[in-house]
Amino acid sequence: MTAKRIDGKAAGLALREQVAVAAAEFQARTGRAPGLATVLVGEDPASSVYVRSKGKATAEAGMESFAHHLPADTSEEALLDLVVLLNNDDRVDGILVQLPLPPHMDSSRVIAAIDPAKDVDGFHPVNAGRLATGLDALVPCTPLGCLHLLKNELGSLSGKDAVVIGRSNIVGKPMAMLLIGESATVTVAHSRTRDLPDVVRRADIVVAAVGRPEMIRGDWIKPGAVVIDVGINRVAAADEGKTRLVGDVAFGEAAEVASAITPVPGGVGPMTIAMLLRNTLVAAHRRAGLADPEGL
Ligand SMILES: NC(=O)C1=CN([C@@H]2O[C@H](COP(=O)(O)OP(=O)(O)OC[C@H]3O[C@@H](n4cnc5c(N)ncnc54)[C@H](OP(=O)(O)O)[C@@H]3O)[C@@H](O)[C@H]2O)C=CC1
Ligand SMILES: Nc1nc(=O)c2c([nH]1)NC[C@@H]1CN(c3ccc(C(=O)N[C@@H](CCC(=O)O)C(=O)O)cc3)C=[N+]21
Repeated sequence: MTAKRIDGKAAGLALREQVAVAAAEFQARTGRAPGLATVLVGEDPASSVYVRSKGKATAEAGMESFAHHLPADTSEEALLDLVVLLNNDDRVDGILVQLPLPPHMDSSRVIAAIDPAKDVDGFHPVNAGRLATGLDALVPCTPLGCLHLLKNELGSLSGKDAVVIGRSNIVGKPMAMLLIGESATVTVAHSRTRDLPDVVRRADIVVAAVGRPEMIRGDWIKPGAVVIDVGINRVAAADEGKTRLVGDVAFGEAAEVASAITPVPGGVGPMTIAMLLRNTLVAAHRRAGLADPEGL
């Protein structure tokens, strides 16, 4: 391996410590801690793990956590009622409705019901539009975490060739918007892209958000490129009956060619949680009429 392993766990912890300091200052000024409400519908095991770790990280940052768990057969109307209740609760600065929702629910309707000022996932069309037009927005946590790691690594991204693989509203599209904002030259690839390996070979920066285990091979990577692997894929481990997490990039191969690369786990995932706390802190400041916390 020649590439530097980008330590997202350490970067996430450092960010969480900064958020904790600023959250304590917010509490001293306003008399209350920033608050994050999470809503989990159903029993998906992976979702339950994520929501629990978000609750723990929230408390560790000195923020208030309001965890709501609804049964899988909850009606969409009942979920929308809860969202309205959280919109109107002054202790709640951030609302996160864990995705995916059960199939009988329309997630875009639910997202649209969240007060954009409390939309710490940055999924509401108002926030997506604000990001796309260069206004102050709440920006999706995962792309924001990727950008933080890229800037740590490269400083300026101006003029770099960036390829984002994936065009979801949650990762690929907002990632592309952020990279455009940093003056990178951005290509967005997806399942209809012709000759993906060749497209990726042009990139100084590769962000992979596909959801296909180890799809991106080492010989697709331009020597010296920085590779950010968003993929979280659970696959069978060598040990019978056990599973392990892998990214969308064949890590071992790519690490022979890249200058720096994020591992899975320990790369983008921990940054997502840190950015969720950061967004909650920012939302709290804006809702309280305070200037954005500095350096976050
Ligand atoms: N680390 C973290 O914090 C997070 C990790 N993730 C992970 O990131 C990955 C992507 O998530 P998400 O964006 O929500 O996924 P989606 O399934 O919504 O989007 C996947 C994208 O990949 C594209 N794609 C699928 N197959 C190919 C292919 N063969 N070649 C090129 N492009 C392809 C799809 O193209 P098309 O649009 O044409 O269908 C689509 O745009 C998942 O592994 C997910 O678990 C997600 C969120 C947070
Ligand atoms: N409304 C909503 N917002 C989200 O941000 C959201 C969501 N729904 N649904 C699911 C995806 C996925 N996601 C992850 C967060 C952290 C890790 C993470 O911390 N991963 C650890 C490993 C965790 C493990 O071991 O399972 C790591 O990569 O090191 C992963 C994935 C947020 N998502």
